[in-house]
Amino acid sequence: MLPTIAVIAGTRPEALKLLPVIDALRHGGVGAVRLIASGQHQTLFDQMLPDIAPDMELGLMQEGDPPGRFLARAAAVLAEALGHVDPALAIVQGDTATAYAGALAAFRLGIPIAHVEAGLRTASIAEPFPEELFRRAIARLATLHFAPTPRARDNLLAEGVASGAVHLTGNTGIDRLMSALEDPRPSPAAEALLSGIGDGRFALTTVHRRENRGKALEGVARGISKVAHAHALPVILPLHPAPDLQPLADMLCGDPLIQLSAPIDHAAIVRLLVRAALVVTDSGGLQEEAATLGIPVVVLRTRTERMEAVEDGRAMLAGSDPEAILSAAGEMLEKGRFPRSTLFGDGAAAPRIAARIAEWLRR
Ligand SMILES: CC(=O)N[C@H]1[C@@H](OP(=O)(O)OP(=O)(O)OC[C@H]2O[C@@H](n3ccc(=O)[nH]c3=O)[C@H](O)[C@@H]2O)O[C@H](CO)[C@@H](O)[C@@H]1O
Repeated sequence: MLPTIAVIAGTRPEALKLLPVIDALRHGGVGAVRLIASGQHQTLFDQMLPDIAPDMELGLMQEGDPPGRFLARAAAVLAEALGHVDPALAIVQGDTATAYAGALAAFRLGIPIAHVEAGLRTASIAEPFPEELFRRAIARLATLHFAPTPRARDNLLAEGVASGAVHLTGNTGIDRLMSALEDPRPSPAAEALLSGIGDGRFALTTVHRRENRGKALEGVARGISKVAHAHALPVILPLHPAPDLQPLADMLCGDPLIQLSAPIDHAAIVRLLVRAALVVTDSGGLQEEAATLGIPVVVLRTRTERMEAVEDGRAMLAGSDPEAILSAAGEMLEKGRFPRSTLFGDGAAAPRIAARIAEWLRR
């Protein structure tokens, strides 16, 4: 009888980055995988997993939830769900409320935790809030730590995590990127967005982070518009459905150089990425994907846990100030394309994680 392994996820990036792990565990016969979906970002989550259905859909996010309410609800309900599944191991990814609530619930039940994308840090526990707090807290609770980069591994060792518990694997998001690059199927969503561009240059932009909402959003919108008009550079911007990001669409919808779209599937994003002259984003995953493909990146943040790309010169921090965004974009467009990199992984992270988990289960 195979041991049961619970995988807990709730957002688009978790779905995207955990699918390769689920596939590797299932194909390797490592365990009976049970996917527990929290419902943190239901629509975006479903868009990332068209081919697999969660074993449990908890639907925990409720309209108008004040900050922190989801976390409290998720920690309690995930404990019940895990009690029901009774796994030998619980896997969480990254730094979301679902990941932290899942780790808390597992820890309370004495279920060992594996943390995928462990060790990402900024120098400040308040930035990004609450993700930095979540990933530091998960590191205190986890038994297996899968670090995507040497810097992430070193962060964990510096925090006193036992070296035997830290495994350098690469980021599973790059596994997903590599398989998307090899997928020959056409992407109607990408074709539609590219039809207005022809074979000209464009910038791919996404904005979703908490620190860019409210007052900062106006600076981000003005910065994006300045970049488009200063460089006659069309911008493709797949929107994030969060209601407090709607002002971004309101501010940019009349701009002839800016194409707004609903969130698009990952295959479409990758088709656009490989063609883009520039990426302007506050997304962690897009920083990793663009850096892997050698696309210059302007990061709409003042701190990033993906400093490997910044130190390599292929990404620049600009925050939400319009002039800083404009000048960073000018510098990065000047640099042009970089050679591809394996800064964030080589595309084989998930098999490494599955092998380590298999070993640990046999211990
Ligand atoms: C703190 C931070 O900076 N962000 C965190 C956030 O992810 P992150 O910031 O990456 O969240 P996003 O919503 O940007 O998801 C990124 C992924 O979604 C894809 N995409 C994006 C737009 C779109 O329309 N369609 C689409 O498929 C991108 O290709 C990328 O792979 O949660 C992740 C999971 O814990 C963490 O790894 C990140 O650290």
